[in-house]
Amino acid sequence: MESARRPLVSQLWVKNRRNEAVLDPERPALSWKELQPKSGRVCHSVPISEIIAVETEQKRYNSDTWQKFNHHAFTVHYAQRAQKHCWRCSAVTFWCKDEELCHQWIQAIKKLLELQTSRPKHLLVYINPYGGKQQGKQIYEQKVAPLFSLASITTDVIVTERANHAKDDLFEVNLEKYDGVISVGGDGMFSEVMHGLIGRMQKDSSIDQNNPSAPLAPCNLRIGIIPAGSTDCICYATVGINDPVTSALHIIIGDLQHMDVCSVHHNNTFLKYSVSLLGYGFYGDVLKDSEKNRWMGPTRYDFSGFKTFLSHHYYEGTVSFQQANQTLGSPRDKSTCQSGCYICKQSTQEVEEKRKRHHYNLEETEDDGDWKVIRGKFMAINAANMSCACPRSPKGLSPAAHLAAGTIDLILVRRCSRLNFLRHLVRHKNQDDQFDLAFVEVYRVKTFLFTPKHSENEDTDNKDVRKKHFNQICNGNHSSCGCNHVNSIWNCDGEALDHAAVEVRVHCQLIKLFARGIEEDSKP
Ligand SMILES: CCCCCCCCCCCCC/C=C/[C@@H](O)[C@H](COP(=O)(O)O)NC(=O)CCCCC
Ligand SMILES: Nc1ncnc2c1ncn2[C@@H]1O[C@H](COP(=O)(O)OP(=O)(O)O)[C@@H](O)[C@H]1O
Ligand SMILES: [Ca+2]
Repeated sequence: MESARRPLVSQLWVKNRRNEAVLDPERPALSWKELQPKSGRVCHSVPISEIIAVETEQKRYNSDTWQKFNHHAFTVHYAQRAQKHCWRCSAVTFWCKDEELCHQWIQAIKKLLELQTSRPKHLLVYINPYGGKQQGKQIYEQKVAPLFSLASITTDVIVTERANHAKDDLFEVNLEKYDGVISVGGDGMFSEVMHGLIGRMQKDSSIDQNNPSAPLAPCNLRIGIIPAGSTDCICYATVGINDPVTSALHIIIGDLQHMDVCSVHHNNTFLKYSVSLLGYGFYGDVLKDSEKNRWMGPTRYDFSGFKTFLSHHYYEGTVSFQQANQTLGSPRDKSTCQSGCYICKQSTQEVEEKRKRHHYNLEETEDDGDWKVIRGKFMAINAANMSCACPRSPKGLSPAAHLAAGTIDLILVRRCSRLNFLRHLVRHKNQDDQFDLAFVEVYRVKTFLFTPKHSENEDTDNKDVRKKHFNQICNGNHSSCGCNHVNSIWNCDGEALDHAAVEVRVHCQLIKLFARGIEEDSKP
């Protein structure tokens, strides 16, 4: 027992250079350094938690050297930080003449890997072959499957044949045999997997999803995202990059990131869950237009974004919300949510206590605060459940939003000139503060309601009549035009909602991801 805790120290060869290799179960890490370095002494160190696999090096090289000296070797594959947030699978091969020593090293590393209990062994994978640039299947087969197999992870892979295939399947499948579910696709595919898992969990716990105030049962299975979509915001905002290999490595090493989920209801009827952006006005209109141009792939958003910007519509309605407690930070904070975020950690404790109280039918002690009501004309109403960082906007719609604090950042962009709206949009791309504008307000909330000024029936009833009598050119106030722009639609993680009047509520840490949040500085 005692010897298992002692470091294993040996002289091993790495690329013709003699090294001292140390496997220290206490740290726990594998490190090696050259014994007679040509230039400065470099010590390499890999935490055991980031080792992907160890393999006996077969005598595949059949080289003279190998034959002559009868060398034995093993290779350690590990996750290495490449550029910012980007991880790669690196390998180092250690050589020695003693077969027994080589075997001892392999066994010692394998033993330490077995102690990494958060790693998945068996995964259920859904691939959307239709999202993004329609490369989901190739991305999975070429970049991800070989890494899973190297890490001895077994998989059941389903290539979806229609929209909602993954969601429906998750209601039927035996989930007990899996350690996680992987979504290969964009935010829409993730949303399907999430709806399947959350819906299944509520069904198994007899919780009615139509009740907006029902405390939802959390999902224990982690979800992994292999980005192969058009925006990939959920992946980008939880990992720091939309790179399939980086995501695969986070899955293999068994990372964990809790995440809040918003429920969206209309008249006590459940519509959808949202984890990234719930956007009415600008982002709703972009979505509506972009769906017509799916053949363009991800570029459809730029095309529709430009068209929507030119059309410059505003929408009237009332937003009511309850602000979150100040201990949960502010959307104007300069600091952002990062790996190990203390605000999210504080919420982990609170949510556990809340679930316990609910389990024992104890009374709720939470003070929900006053409702604030804002009536107005809006270019956009955006509810960001996370920063919504993505390649189009690397800091996101709400840079200081948290992944797991149980809050949503509600951004109200009031009617303004085209130039001002452009100033606001451009600030999503540069370092300037997109909220520091007179027509933009931002609140950190737990729940909100939106009621459009015009009844939803008005849109559908009058559309055909108006189209018949007036031409298509719209001057922006819609009183006489034939365009159907009295109300916008909600963009819910890239999917359209059927109703404009909604009740939105955040459910703290309802799901878990194979991710770790944004690392402060992950450059080597
Ligand atoms: C003149 C410069 C203007 C630049 C404006 C850029 C603003 C970009 C903000 C992007 C926010 C994205 C929020 C993410 C939403 C996604 O969940 C959703 C679906 O993703 P996917 O299924 O992977 O396609 N994506 C969108 O709704 C796209 C919005 C793009 C708007 C231009
Ligand atoms: N096999 C399929 N055929 C058509 N649509 C699908 C299929 N599988 C999933 N979908 C749907 O495709 C839509 C877009 O997927 P998504 O992964 O978000 O790609 P993108 O990022 O390009 O929008 C989602 O609404 C999802 O439900
Ligand atoms: Ca989508």
